[in-house]
Amino acid sequence: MTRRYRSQDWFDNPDHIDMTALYLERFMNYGITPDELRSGKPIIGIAQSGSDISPCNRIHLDLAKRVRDGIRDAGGIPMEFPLHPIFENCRRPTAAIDRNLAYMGLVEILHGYPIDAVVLTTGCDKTTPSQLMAAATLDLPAIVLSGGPMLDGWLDGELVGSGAAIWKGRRRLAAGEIDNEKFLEIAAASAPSAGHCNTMGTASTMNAIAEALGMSLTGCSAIPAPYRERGQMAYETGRRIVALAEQDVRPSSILTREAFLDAIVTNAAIGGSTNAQQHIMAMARHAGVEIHTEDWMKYGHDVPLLLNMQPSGKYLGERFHRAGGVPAVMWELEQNGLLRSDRATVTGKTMKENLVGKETNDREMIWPFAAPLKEKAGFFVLSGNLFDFAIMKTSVISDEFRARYLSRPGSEGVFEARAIVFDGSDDYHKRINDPALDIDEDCILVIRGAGPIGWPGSAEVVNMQPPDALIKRGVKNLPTLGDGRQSGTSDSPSILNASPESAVGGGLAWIRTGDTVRVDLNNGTANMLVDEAEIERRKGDGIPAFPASQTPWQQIYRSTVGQMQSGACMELALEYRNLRDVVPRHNH
Ligand SMILES: CC[C@@](C)(O)[C@@H](O)C(=O)O
Repeated sequence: MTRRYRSQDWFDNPDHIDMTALYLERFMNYGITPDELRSGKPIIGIAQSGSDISPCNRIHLDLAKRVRDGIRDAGGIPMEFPLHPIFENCRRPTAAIDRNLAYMGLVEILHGYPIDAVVLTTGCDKTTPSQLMAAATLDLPAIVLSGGPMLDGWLDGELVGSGAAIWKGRRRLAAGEIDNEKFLEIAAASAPSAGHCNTMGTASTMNAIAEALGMSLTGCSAIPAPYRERGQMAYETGRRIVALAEQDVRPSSILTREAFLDAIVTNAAIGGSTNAQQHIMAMARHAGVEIHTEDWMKYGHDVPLLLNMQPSGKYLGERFHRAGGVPAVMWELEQNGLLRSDRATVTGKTMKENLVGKETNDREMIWPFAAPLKEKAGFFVLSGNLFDFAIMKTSVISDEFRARYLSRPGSEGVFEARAIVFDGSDDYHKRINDPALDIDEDCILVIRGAGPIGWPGSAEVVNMQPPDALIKRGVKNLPTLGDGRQSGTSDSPSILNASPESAVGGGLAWIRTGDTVRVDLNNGTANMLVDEAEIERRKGDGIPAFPASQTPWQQIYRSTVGQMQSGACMELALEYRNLRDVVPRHNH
């Protein structure tokens, strides 16, 4: 099918030959000919997320070559361009602040340059939602190419998974079981190759979600970065995007409410990251789809855990891929009627068709729906006088934690704990081992000033480790609560993403150390047992202090961001939709 592409407004515009000359000439300096650009073929952007400071996505520098081959072979013209880097482990004060920046940058590129369709190169956590949010804003044909996880990490005959090994190593360090050198050795062993986290952390979660939404080719997300299939997937993705451009398959035909509900279901079945909550919300809102707070309980909570992958289970990414990856998990859900799979995907087939024959042959890795690893493994949504909304990842609640806090005879699903309140993580690190706090098993660690505005950006700090003395006594986890996030690789059953955050006067601003917090999973509530009059009195103390902005973007981010409950979006950006139809003015 031959159609007129938006890039032809630049390169083949008889009404503006003066401008066409200007647009064409500089592409020649790296060897593209005017004939190519004026051939009527689609210009396919490759949004390059890899760089030396985005090591999780660095594989895309190589994969892009195969994407280009695919695009050329299918009759398109590739144009690769860089994205704002995002590197979760290393970016201070938090990579979260860059999701909306990378989003905004990609929107500007896709809107302002002659690009007809785009390959989104995803990997590290926020590199996936930021690009899908932008594709939704443009509604330009788009396809996701995941970079893939690292190979499995091994040390001393045991699997060591990204992130999970760090949190466990920290606890062993605190207990005096290992020294600093061993800790670093564990960290190195967990990262044996190119790729993103080999656990079901936020990176693997978000790539799985992109696939569940129908935005990548079938089986794309779980292929480890160094495997040959990864390069082959890059080639096929390049070929496929040309067809999507030719047929004008827009993200809006794929990113429907049904697709997002399937993403919520799939996220529960894989034991996905709590960060998925805000990213799914953000992608849905940019796609103009309504996902409600209640949808997480209604569609997600009852879904069983099927995937035996860290941090909810035992294994890592290579085995997940060999077991069939995301399609094998979705097959199980499909067979049991949990999906709305009669919906379009980038393959050109429905999700239902994509899943045909995808049953796993590894039942140790992907458990049957009828006999799952855990029942009711989706996020639990809570509210009360501490916040309107927060979630708890039930798939990581250990038997030990359940027995201590949630299965007390006579008060099943309910616990009360004495709050120890920290204002940000510096305060936590400074005081957690202070004997004067007298922290014991009956305490809940509370952190505030860690949300989108307070931090700024919302940091992965809620999975606070108990004091060293408690860890030495064998207490691995205390209940924790906060207006920040936590690593998708953490096994902490925290109450997190609390909205509204303390910095905007949410209930967490008024809690004090020593207050009793009551969590009731039967009713979905979390409250401080402090009477209204006392809360009113405390409001006179003002909102707890949080750090000033250190850069211009931090200030802009703070003035535009919403709360995590609604995806921590740049709110004003939601007014802009279908930008690919809004052709920008000429520039000279
Ligand atoms: C340190 C980076 C991680 C592992 O926390 C993050 O990527 C996640 O999985 O949430």
